[in-house]
Amino acid sequence: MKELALQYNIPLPPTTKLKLHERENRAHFQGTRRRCHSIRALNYRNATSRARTSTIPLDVKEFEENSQSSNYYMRNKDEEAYDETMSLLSLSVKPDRNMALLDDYEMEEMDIGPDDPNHRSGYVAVLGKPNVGKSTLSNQMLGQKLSIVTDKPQTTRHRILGICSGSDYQMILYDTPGVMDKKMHKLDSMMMKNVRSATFNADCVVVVVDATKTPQKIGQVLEEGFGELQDKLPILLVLNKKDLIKPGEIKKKIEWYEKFTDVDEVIPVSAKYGHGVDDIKEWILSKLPNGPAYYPKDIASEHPERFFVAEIVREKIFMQYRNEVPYACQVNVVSYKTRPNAKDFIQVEIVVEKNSQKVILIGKYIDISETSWIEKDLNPDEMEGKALKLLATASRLDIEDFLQKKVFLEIEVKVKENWRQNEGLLKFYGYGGQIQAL
Ligand SMILES: Nc1nc2c(ncn2[C@@H]2O[C@H](COP(=O)(O)OP(=O)(O)OP(=O)(O)O)[C@@H](O)[C@H]2O)c(=O)[nH]1
Repeated sequence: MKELALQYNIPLPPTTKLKLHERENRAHFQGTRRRCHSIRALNYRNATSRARTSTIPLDVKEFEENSQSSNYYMRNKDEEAYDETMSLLSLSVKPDRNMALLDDYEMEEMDIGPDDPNHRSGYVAVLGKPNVGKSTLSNQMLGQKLSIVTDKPQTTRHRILGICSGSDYQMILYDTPGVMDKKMHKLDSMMMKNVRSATFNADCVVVVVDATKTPQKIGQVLEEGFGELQDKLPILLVLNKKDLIKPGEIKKKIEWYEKFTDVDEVIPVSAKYGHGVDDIKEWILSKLPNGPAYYPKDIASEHPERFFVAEIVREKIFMQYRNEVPYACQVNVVSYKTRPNAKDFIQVEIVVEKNSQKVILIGKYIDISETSWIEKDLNPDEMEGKALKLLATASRLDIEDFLQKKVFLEIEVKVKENWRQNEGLLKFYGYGGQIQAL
Protein backbone atom coordinates (compact mmCIF):
# COMPACT_ATOMS: atom_id res chain seq x y z
CA MET A 1 0.00 0.00 0.00
CA LYS A 2 2.71 2.44 1.05
CA GLU A 3 4.83 1.45 -1.94
CA LEU A 4 1.86 2.03 -4.26
CA ALA A 5 1.22 5.41 -2.71
CA LEU A 6 4.84 6.35 -3.19
CA GLN A 7 4.87 5.06 -6.75
CA TYR A 8 1.92 7.25 -7.69
CA ASN A 9 3.17 10.12 -5.54
CA ILE A 10 0.11 10.11 -3.30
CA PRO A 11 0.84 12.11 -0.15
CA LEU A 12 1.34 9.92 2.91
CA PRO A 13 1.08 10.94 6.54
CA PRO A 14 4.49 12.38 7.47
CA THR A 15 5.53 9.65 9.91
CA THR A 16 4.92 6.88 7.41
CA LYS A 17 6.84 8.72 4.81
CA LEU A 18 9.74 9.30 7.12
CA LYS A 19 9.95 5.62 7.89
CA LEU A 20 9.94 4.74 4.23
CA HIS A 21 12.73 7.19 3.70
CA GLU A 22 14.71 5.58 6.49
CA ARG A 23 14.41 2.24 4.76
CA GLU A 24 15.48 3.69 1.42
CA ASN A 25 18.46 5.26 3.09
CA ARG A 26 19.40 2.10 4.88
CA ALA A 27 19.44 0.21 1.64
CA HIS A 28 21.28 2.96 -0.16
CA PHE A 29 24.00 3.35 2.40
CA GLN A 30 24.46 -0.33 3.19
CA GLY A 31 28.06 -0.88 4.14
CA THR A 32 28.86 2.79 4.51
CA ARG A 33 26.94 3.49 7.67
CA ARG A 34 29.26 5.98 9.25
CA ARG A 35 29.22 8.00 6.09
CA CYS A 36 25.48 8.24 5.90
CA HIS A 37 24.52 11.89 5.97
CA SER A 38 20.85 11.28 5.92
CA ILE A 39 18.16 13.78 6.65
CA ARG A 40 15.36 13.28 9.07
CA ALA A 41 14.30 16.75 10.11
CA LEU A 42 10.63 17.48 10.28
CA ASN A 43 10.63 19.81 7.33
CA TYR A 44 12.63 17.54 5.07
CA ARG A 45 9.95 14.94 4.82
CA ASN A 46 8.58 15.64 1.38
CA ALA A 47 12.02 15.52 -0.16
CA THR A 48 11.82 11.80 0.54
CA SER A 49 9.38 11.30 -2.30
CA ARG A 50 11.95 12.57 -4.77
CA ALA A 51 14.69 10.40 -6.12
CA ARG A 52 18.09 10.73 -4.44
CA THR A 53 19.32 12.09 -7.74
CA SER A 54 18.48 15.73 -8.14
CA THR A 55 19.25 17.35 -11.44
CA ILE A 56 17.25 20.53 -11.63
CA PRO A 57 18.41 23.17 -9.24
CA LEU A 58 15.87 25.58 -7.79
CA ASP A 59 16.21 29.16 -8.99
CA VAL A 60 16.00 32.13 -6.64
CA LYS A 61 12.30 32.71 -7.40
CA GLU A 62 11.33 29.09 -6.79
CA PHE A 63 13.46 29.11 -3.65
CA GLU A 64 11.60 32.14 -2.29
CA GLU A 65 8.22 30.53 -3.00
CA ASN A 66 9.30 27.32 -1.31
CA SER A 67 10.79 29.03 1.71
CA GLN A 68 7.52 30.87 2.20
CA SER A 69 5.58 27.64 2.13
CA SER A 70 8.05 26.07 4.55
CA ASN A 71 7.62 28.98 6.98
CA TYR A 72 3.91 28.44 6.66
CA TYR A 73 4.38 24.83 7.59
CA MET A 74 6.47 25.70 10.61
CA ARG A 75 3.79 28.04 11.91
CA ASN A 76 1.00 25.53 11.35
CA LYS A 77 2.16 22.14 12.47
CA ASP A 78 -0.86 20.73 10.85
CA GLU A 79 -0.43 17.95 8.36
CA GLU A 80 -2.86 19.50 5.89
CA ALA A 81 -0.49 22.42 5.51
CA TYR A 82 2.28 20.15 4.31
CA ASP A 83 3.58 21.34 0.98
CA GLU A 84 4.48 18.52 -1.38
CA THR A 85 6.89 20.59 -3.47
CA MET A 86 9.07 21.85 -0.65
CA SER A 87 12.59 20.48 -0.41
CA LEU A 88 14.29 22.87 1.96
CA LEU A 89 15.98 21.88 5.17
CA SER A 90 15.67 24.41 7.94
CA LEU A 91 18.75 24.74 10.13
CA SER A 92 16.91 26.41 12.97
CA VAL A 93 14.17 23.92 13.72
CA LYS A 94 14.87 21.33 16.38
CA PRO A 95 13.36 18.05 15.22
CA ASP A 96 10.61 16.45 17.20
CA ARG A 97 12.13 13.55 19.14
CA ASN A 98 9.07 11.45 18.33
CA MET A 99 9.91 11.68 14.66
CA ALA A 100 12.98 9.56 15.30
CA LEU A 101 10.97 6.71 16.79
CA LEU A 102 11.77 3.53 14.99
CA ASP A 103 10.09 0.18 14.68
CA ASP A 104 11.59 -2.94 16.34
CA TYR A 105 13.39 -4.03 13.20
CA GLU A 106 15.00 -0.62 12.81
CA MET A 107 15.92 -0.46 16.50
CA GLU A 108 17.72 -3.77 16.20
CA GLU A 109 19.35 -2.82 12.89
CA MET A 110 20.61 0.45 14.24
CA ASP A 111 21.73 -0.92 17.57
CA ILE A 112 19.35 1.16 19.63
CA GLY A 113 18.32 -0.35 22.91
CA PRO A 114 14.84 -0.18 24.38
CA ASP A 115 13.80 2.96 26.25
CA ASP A 116 16.60 3.74 28.67
CA PRO A 117 15.67 6.22 31.42
CA ASN A 118 19.35 7.21 31.76
CA HIS A 119 19.76 8.00 28.07
CA ARG A 120 20.81 11.61 27.45
CA SER A 121 20.49 13.72 24.34
CA GLY A 122 20.71 17.35 23.37
CA TYR A 123 22.16 20.16 21.33
CA VAL A 124 25.55 21.80 21.81
CA ALA A 125 26.56 25.13 20.23
CA VAL A 126 30.29 25.51 19.58
CA LEU A 127 31.12 29.24 19.53
CA GLY A 128 34.26 31.33 19.29
CA LYS A 129 36.25 33.84 17.26
CA PRO A 130 37.57 32.87 13.81
CA ASN A 131 40.49 30.43 13.61
CA VAL A 132 40.47 29.34 17.28
CA GLY A 133 39.87 25.69 16.30
CA LYS A 134 36.09 25.21 16.54
CA SER A 135 35.91 23.01 13.44
CA THR A 136 38.96 20.98 14.48
CA LEU A 137 37.38 20.36 17.88
CA SER A 138 33.97 19.45 16.40
CA ASN A 139 35.56 17.02 13.96
CA GLN A 140 37.55 15.41 16.79
CA MET A 141 34.44 14.95 18.90
CA LEU A 142 32.53 13.48 15.97
CA GLY A 143 35.40 11.17 15.08
CA GLN A 144 35.23 12.23 11.45
CA LYS A 145 35.72 15.30 9.35
CA LEU A 146 32.52 17.16 8.65
CA SER A 147 33.69 20.76 8.93
CA ILE A 148 36.44 22.10 6.75
CA VAL A 149 39.64 23.10 8.51
CA THR A 150 42.15 25.56 7.09
CA ASP A 151 44.79 27.86 8.55
CA LYS A 152 42.74 30.87 7.39
CA PRO A 153 40.11 32.62 9.50
CA GLN A 154 36.39 32.64 8.69
CA THR A 155 36.29 29.49 6.62
CA THR A 156 33.20 28.04 8.31
CA ARG A 157 30.19 29.80 6.82
CA HIS A 158 27.25 27.61 7.72
CA ARG A 159 26.30 26.01 10.94
CA ILE A 160 27.46 22.44 10.46
CA LEU A 161 25.39 19.99 12.34
CA GLY A 162 27.23 16.87 13.45
CA ILE A 163 25.72 14.01 15.40
CA CYS A 164 27.82 12.10 17.92
CA SER A 165 26.16 9.03 19.40
CA GLY A 166 27.04 6.43 22.00
CA SER A 167 25.00 3.60 23.48
CA ASP A 168 23.49 5.88 26.15
CA TYR A 169 23.80 9.35 24.67
CA GLN A 170 23.45 11.49 21.58
CA MET A 171 25.03 14.94 21.35
CA ILE A 172 24.22 17.12 18.40
CA LEU A 173 26.95 19.65 17.69
CA TYR A 174 26.57 22.92 15.86
CA ASP A 175 29.93 24.10 14.57
CA THR A 176 29.30 27.79 13.94
CA PRO A 177 31.06 30.49 11.89
CA GLY A 178 33.62 32.50 13.88
CA VAL A 179 32.25 35.57 15.65
CA MET A 180 33.56 38.63 13.84
CA ASP A 181 34.43 42.11 15.10
CA LYS A 182 33.55 43.82 11.84
CA LYS A 183 30.82 42.79 9.46
CA MET A 184 31.98 43.77 6.01
CA HIS A 185 29.28 42.17 3.92
CA LYS A 186 25.66 41.16 4.25
CA LEU A 187 27.04 37.60 4.19
CA ASP A 188 28.84 38.31 7.51
CA SER A 189 25.68 39.64 9.17
CA MET A 190 23.67 36.65 7.97
CA MET A 191 26.32 34.25 9.25
CA MET A 192 26.20 35.90 12.67
CA LYS A 193 22.42 35.59 12.71
CA ASN A 194 22.88 31.87 12.16
CA VAL A 195 25.31 31.69 15.10
CA ARG A 196 22.52 33.04 17.28
CA SER A 197 19.98 30.52 16.09
CA ALA A 198 22.45 27.74 17.00
CA THR A 199 22.28 28.72 20.68
CA PHE A 200 18.53 29.10 20.43
CA ASN A 201 18.25 25.31 20.23
CA ALA A 202 21.20 24.49 22.47
CA ASP A 203 21.18 22.76 25.84
CA CYS A 204 24.74 23.89 26.57
CA VAL A 205 27.43 26.05 24.98
CA VAL A 206 31.12 25.41 24.33
CA VAL A 207 33.14 28.61 23.80
CA VAL A 208 36.54 27.97 22.23
CA VAL A 209 39.45 30.40 22.74
CA ASP A 210 43.01 30.31 21.45
CA ALA A 211 45.50 29.63 24.25
CA THR A 212 48.30 31.36 22.35
CA LYS A 213 46.44 34.69 22.41
CA THR A 214 46.26 37.13 25.31
CA PRO A 215 43.18 36.20 27.38
CA GLN A 216 40.12 38.11 26.28
CA LYS A 217 36.69 38.57 27.76
CA ILE A 218 34.23 36.46 25.80
CA GLY A 219 31.39 38.99 26.03
CA GLN A 220 31.16 39.60 22.28
CA VAL A 221 31.10 35.89 21.51
CA LEU A 222 28.33 35.32 24.02
CA GLU A 223 26.40 38.36 22.89
CA GLU A 224 26.48 37.22 19.26
CA GLY A 225 25.56 33.74 20.40
CA PHE A 226 22.84 34.45 22.91
CA GLY A 227 21.28 37.66 21.68
CA GLU A 228 18.13 38.33 23.63
CA LEU A 229 18.00 34.91 25.26
CA GLN A 230 17.06 35.30 28.89
CA ASP A 231 18.02 31.95 30.35
CA LYS A 232 21.71 31.42 30.68
CA LEU A 233 22.86 28.06 29.42
CA PRO A 234 25.73 26.09 30.98
CA ILE A 235 28.95 27.37 29.40
CA LEU A 236 32.25 25.54 29.04
CA LEU A 237 35.34 27.52 28.05
CA VAL A 238 37.76 25.44 26.00
CA LEU A 239 41.33 26.74 26.02
CA ASN A 240 42.52 25.29 22.72
CA LYS A 241 45.99 24.89 21.15
CA LYS A 242 47.58 24.14 24.52
CA ASP A 243 50.31 22.27 22.62
CA LEU A 244 51.66 25.66 21.51
CA ILE A 245 52.29 27.13 24.97
CA LYS A 246 54.22 26.16 28.12
CA PRO A 247 52.40 24.28 30.94
CA GLY A 248 53.00 27.19 33.39
CA GLU A 249 51.30 29.59 31.01
CA ILE A 250 48.31 27.28 30.61
CA LYS A 251 47.75 27.39 34.37
CA LYS A 252 47.84 31.20 34.43
CA LYS A 253 45.40 31.44 31.54
CA ILE A 254 42.96 29.00 33.13
CA GLU A 255 43.04 31.12 36.31
CA TRP A 256 42.42 34.29 34.30
CA TYR A 257 39.40 32.85 32.52
CA GLU A 258 38.02 31.44 35.76
CA LYS A 259 38.37 34.83 37.42
CA PHE A 260 37.27 37.21 34.67
CA THR A 261 34.57 35.31 32.79
CA ASP A 262 31.29 33.93 33.94
CA VAL A 263 31.79 30.37 32.67
CA ASP A 264 31.00 27.14 34.48
CA GLU A 265 34.29 25.42 33.75
CA VAL A 266 37.58 25.86 31.86
CA ILE A 267 39.22 22.88 30.14
CA PRO A 268 42.57 23.13 28.31
CA VAL A 269 42.82 20.99 25.17
CA SER A 270 44.72 20.45 22.00
CA ALA A 271 41.98 19.73 19.50
CA LYS A 272 44.44 19.11 16.70
CA TYR A 273 45.99 16.20 18.58
CA GLY A 274 42.81 15.08 20.35
CA HIS A 275 44.15 15.85 23.85
CA GLY A 276 41.42 16.72 26.35
CA VAL A 277 38.56 16.03 23.95
CA ASP A 278 37.17 13.28 26.20
CA ASP A 279 37.02 15.75 29.11
CA ILE A 280 34.88 18.03 26.96
CA LYS A 281 32.56 15.18 26.04
CA GLU A 282 32.22 14.26 29.69
CA TRP A 283 31.31 17.86 30.62
CA ILE A 284 28.74 18.07 27.80
CA LEU A 285 27.17 14.76 28.82
CA SER A 286 26.75 15.99 32.38
CA LYS A 287 24.73 18.94 31.02
CA LEU A 288 22.46 17.15 28.56
CA PRO A 289 18.92 16.36 29.65
CA ASN A 290 17.62 12.82 29.92
CA GLY A 291 15.65 11.76 26.89
CA PRO A 292 15.69 9.56 23.79
CA ALA A 293 17.83 10.17 20.72
CA TYR A 294 16.77 12.78 18.16
CA TYR A 295 18.25 10.83 15.27
CA PRO A 296 19.04 7.19 14.58
CA LYS A 297 22.43 6.42 16.05
CA ASP A 298 24.23 5.65 12.80
CA ILE A 299 23.67 9.05 11.27
CA ALA A 300 26.56 11.51 11.33
CA SER A 301 24.85 14.64 10.05
CA GLU A 302 21.53 16.00 8.96
CA HIS A 303 23.01 17.82 6.01
CA PRO A 304 22.74 16.18 2.59
CA GLU A 305 25.79 14.82 0.81
CA ARG A 306 25.78 17.63 -1.73
CA PHE A 307 26.31 20.12 1.10
CA PHE A 308 29.55 18.37 2.08
CA VAL A 309 30.61 18.05 -1.56
CA ALA A 310 30.39 21.86 -1.87
CA GLU A 311 32.28 22.29 1.41
CA ILE A 312 35.11 20.02 0.19
CA VAL A 313 35.51 22.12 -2.98
CA ARG A 314 35.51 25.27 -0.84
CA GLU A 315 38.24 23.84 1.36
CA LYS A 316 40.38 23.11 -1.69
CA ILE A 317 39.86 26.68 -2.91
CA PHE A 318 41.16 27.95 0.44
CA MET A 319 44.16 25.67 0.12
CA GLN A 320 44.98 26.59 -3.46
CA TYR A 321 44.36 30.33 -3.64
CA ARG A 322 45.35 33.25 -1.45
CA ASN A 323 44.17 36.62 -0.21
CA GLU A 324 40.61 37.67 -1.00
CA VAL A 325 39.84 35.13 -3.77
CA PRO A 326 38.71 32.21 -1.51
CA TYR A 327 36.45 34.55 0.47
CA ALA A 328 34.79 35.78 -2.74
CA CYS A 329 33.85 32.22 -3.77
CA GLN A 330 30.50 30.54 -3.27
CA VAL A 331 30.35 26.86 -4.21
CA ASN A 332 27.06 25.33 -5.36
CA VAL A 333 26.36 21.77 -6.39
CA VAL A 334 23.99 22.36 -9.28
CA SER A 335 23.50 18.75 -10.25
CA TYR A 336 24.15 15.43 -8.54
CA LYS A 337 23.21 12.32 -10.47
CA THR A 338 23.66 8.85 -9.09
CA ARG A 339 24.01 6.46 -12.03
CA PRO A 340 23.61 2.71 -11.46
CA ASN A 341 26.24 1.61 -13.98
CA ALA A 342 28.50 4.62 -14.04
CA LYS A 343 30.30 7.01 -11.73
CA ASP A 344 28.13 9.56 -9.95
CA PHE A 345 28.01 12.78 -11.95
CA ILE A 346 28.46 15.96 -9.95
CA GLN A 347 28.27 19.40 -11.48
CA VAL A 348 29.59 22.26 -9.37
CA GLU A 349 29.58 25.99 -9.97
CA ILE A 350 31.90 28.40 -8.24
CA VAL A 351 30.42 31.87 -8.08
CA VAL A 352 32.84 34.81 -7.77
CA GLU A 353 32.24 38.55 -7.62
CA LYS A 354 34.51 39.84 -10.39
CA ASN A 355 35.87 38.69 -13.69
CA SER A 356 39.42 39.18 -12.38
CA GLN A 357 38.68 36.55 -9.70
CA LYS A 358 37.31 34.16 -12.34
CA VAL A 359 40.50 34.56 -14.33
CA ILE A 360 42.60 33.73 -11.26
CA LEU A 361 40.47 30.68 -10.41
CA ILE A 362 40.70 29.26 -13.90
CA GLY A 363 44.37 30.11 -14.10
CA LYS A 364 44.37 32.04 -17.37
CA TYR A 365 47.29 33.96 -16.03
CA ILE A 366 49.34 33.35 -12.97
CA ASP A 367 49.66 35.90 -10.23
CA ILE A 368 52.05 34.43 -7.69
CA SER A 369 50.58 36.55 -4.90
CA GLU A 370 47.12 35.00 -5.39
CA THR A 371 48.06 31.34 -5.62
CA SER A 372 49.76 29.04 -3.19
CA TRP A 373 49.82 25.92 -5.33
CA ILE A 374 52.46 26.94 -7.83
CA GLU A 375 55.71 25.09 -7.35
CA LYS A 376 58.91 27.12 -7.32
CA ASP A 377 60.64 25.32 -10.16
CA LEU A 378 57.66 25.42 -12.55
CA ASN A 379 57.55 27.92 -15.35
CA PRO A 380 54.32 29.96 -14.88
CA ASP A 381 53.65 29.81 -18.65
CA GLU A 382 53.45 26.01 -18.48
CA MET A 383 50.82 26.25 -15.78
CA GLU A 384 48.53 28.56 -17.72
CA GLY A 385 44.93 27.41 -17.52
CA LYS A 386 45.71 24.53 -15.23
CA ALA A 387 44.58 26.00 -11.93
CA LEU A 388 40.97 24.89 -12.26
CA LYS A 389 42.05 21.44 -13.35
CA LEU A 390 44.24 21.11 -10.27
CA LEU A 391 41.39 22.29 -8.09
CA ALA A 392 38.99 19.79 -9.67
CA THR A 393 41.39 16.90 -9.18
CA ALA A 394 42.12 17.73 -5.53
CA SER A 395 38.39 18.14 -4.86
CA ARG A 396 37.41 14.95 -6.65
CA LEU A 397 39.88 12.83 -4.67
CA ASP A 398 38.51 14.11 -1.36
CA ILE A 399 34.89 13.81 -2.49
CA GLU A 400 35.54 10.19 -3.52
CA ASP A 401 37.09 9.51 -0.16
CA PHE A 402 34.14 11.12 1.60
CA LEU A 403 31.46 9.34 -0.45
CA GLN A 404 33.45 6.11 -0.71
CA LYS A 405 32.80 5.88 -4.42
CA LYS A 406 34.13 7.16 -7.72
CA VAL A 407 32.64 10.34 -9.10
CA PHE A 408 32.85 12.45 -12.23
CA LEU A 409 33.25 16.07 -11.19
CA GLU A 410 32.68 19.06 -13.44
CA ILE A 411 33.46 22.59 -12.21
CA GLU A 412 32.35 25.82 -13.85
CA VAL A 413 33.20 29.37 -12.68
CA LYS A 414 30.57 32.11 -12.90
CA VAL A 415 30.54 35.79 -12.02
CA LYS A 416 27.70 37.27 -9.96
CA GLU A 417 28.65 40.77 -9.03
CA ASN A 418 28.56 41.51 -5.30
CA TRP A 419 26.83 38.27 -4.37
CA ARG A 420 28.02 38.76 -0.79
CA GLN A 421 25.79 41.83 -0.53
CA ASN A 422 22.72 40.36 -2.26
CA GLU A 423 20.21 39.12 0.32
CA GLY A 424 18.10 37.15 -2.17
CA LEU A 425 21.14 35.29 -3.49
CA LEU A 426 22.50 34.75 0.02
CA LYS A 427 19.25 33.12 1.10
CA PHE A 428 19.28 31.04 -2.07
CA TYR A 429 22.80 29.89 -1.16
CA GLY A 430 21.61 28.78 2.28
CA TYR A 431 22.74 31.66 4.51
CA GLY A 432 19.19 32.44 5.57
CA GLY A 433 19.00 29.34 7.75
CA GLN A 434 17.58 27.02 5.09
CA ILE A 435 19.56 24.88 2.70
CA GLN A 436 18.33 22.86 -0.26
CA ALA A 437 17.66 19.41 1.01
CA LEU A 438 18.73 17.36 -1.99
N1 LIG B 1 48.67 23.68 17.05
C1 LIG B 1 47.36 23.56 17.03
N2 LIG B 1 46.66 24.01 15.97
C2 LIG B 1 45.31 23.89 15.98
C3 LIG B 1 44.62 23.29 17.06
N3 LIG B 1 43.30 23.31 16.77
C4 LIG B 1 43.16 23.89 15.57
N4 LIG B 1 44.38 24.25 15.07
C5 LIG B 1 44.65 24.90 13.78
O1 LIG B 1 44.03 26.18 13.78
C6 LIG B 1 43.58 26.51 12.46
C7 LIG B 1 42.12 26.90 12.50
O2 LIG B 1 41.34 25.78 12.86
P1 LIG B 1 39.77 25.68 12.54
O3 LIG B 1 39.29 24.45 13.21
O4 LIG B 1 39.52 25.83 11.08
O5 LIG B 1 39.26 26.98 13.27
P2 LIG B 1 37.79 27.61 13.33
O6 LIG B 1 37.65 28.24 14.66
O7 LIG B 1 36.76 26.58 12.96
O8 LIG B 1 37.89 28.71 12.19
P3 LIG B 1 36.72 29.59 11.46
O9 LIG B 1 36.26 28.79 10.28
O10 LIG B 1 37.50 30.80 11.07
O11 LIG B 1 35.64 29.92 12.43
C8 LIG B 1 43.87 25.29 11.60
O12 LIG B 1 45.08 25.50 10.91
C9 LIG B 1 44.03 24.15 12.61
O13 LIG B 1 44.87 23.12 12.16
C10 LIG B 1 45.40 22.80 18.17
O14 LIG B 1 44.90 22.24 19.15
N5 LIG B 1 46.75 22.97 18.09
